[in-house]
Amino acid sequence: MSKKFAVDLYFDVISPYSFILFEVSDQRKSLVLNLSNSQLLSLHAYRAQWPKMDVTLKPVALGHVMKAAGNKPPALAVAAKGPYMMKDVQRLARYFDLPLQFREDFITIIQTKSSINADRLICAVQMTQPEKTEAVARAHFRRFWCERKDIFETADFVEVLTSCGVANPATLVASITSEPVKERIRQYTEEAIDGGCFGAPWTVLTLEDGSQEHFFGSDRLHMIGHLMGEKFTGPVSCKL
Ligand SMILES: N[C@@H](CCC(=O)N[C@@H](CS)C(=O)NCC(=O)O)C(=O)O
Repeated sequence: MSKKFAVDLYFDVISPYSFILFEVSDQRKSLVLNLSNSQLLSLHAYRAQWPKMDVTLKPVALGHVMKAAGNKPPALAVAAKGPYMMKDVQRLARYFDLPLQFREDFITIIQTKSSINADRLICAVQMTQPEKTEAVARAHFRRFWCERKDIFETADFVEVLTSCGVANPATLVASITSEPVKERIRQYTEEAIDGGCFGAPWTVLTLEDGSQEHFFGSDRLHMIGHLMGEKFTGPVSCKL
């Protein structure tokens, strides 16, 4: 069957809701939990359930997106949003059976560190070993959001790439400051901003007639399915 619906998923690995959308789409707990990084499963279970959907991963620099949109990370903009977001993300993770553990130092991290090199590394992999893109994105998300480990330094990146069986990890890590790689993330980030993006995850669905629908958040999969003539059936089991 030919793919009919292009779905561009703009995300930043520092965004917990991006992690949820990235994985939610794979509701099969056993696959999510037991998947080895070298295995490629389709981006999401919904990619298997909705075979006409063609997903492209597009890492962006969320800080640049927010700046361009005049936005701020919710927890920094409104004090009450921090604790709410922490509870909300953990509740969603339980609902979708994701082994997410919110880092207590998350606010400090977003104030002092940048995930742009991790996002650039995913771009570098996409440009050279595209079949590894999903595994490397997943490994970054899991390292930060499940294992509470950092994703900021060369040593972190080498570990991630090695765990995914990526060839030439040192060369790839060195390439993240190269112009072509920087240009790729710039292009994705500008594309998202031009489409009205102000946060992450941001999903752009291109319909059969070429028109586009834009979605903010991890909580719009039911609408994305609806517009493709498909049904979102939620997680297999709900633990709430
Ligand atoms: N309701 C959305 C919230 C998503 C969200 O808060 N994303 C953060 C990044 S992790 C963001 O970019 N927020 C911008 C905003 O709320 O304006 C969901 O469930 O996914």
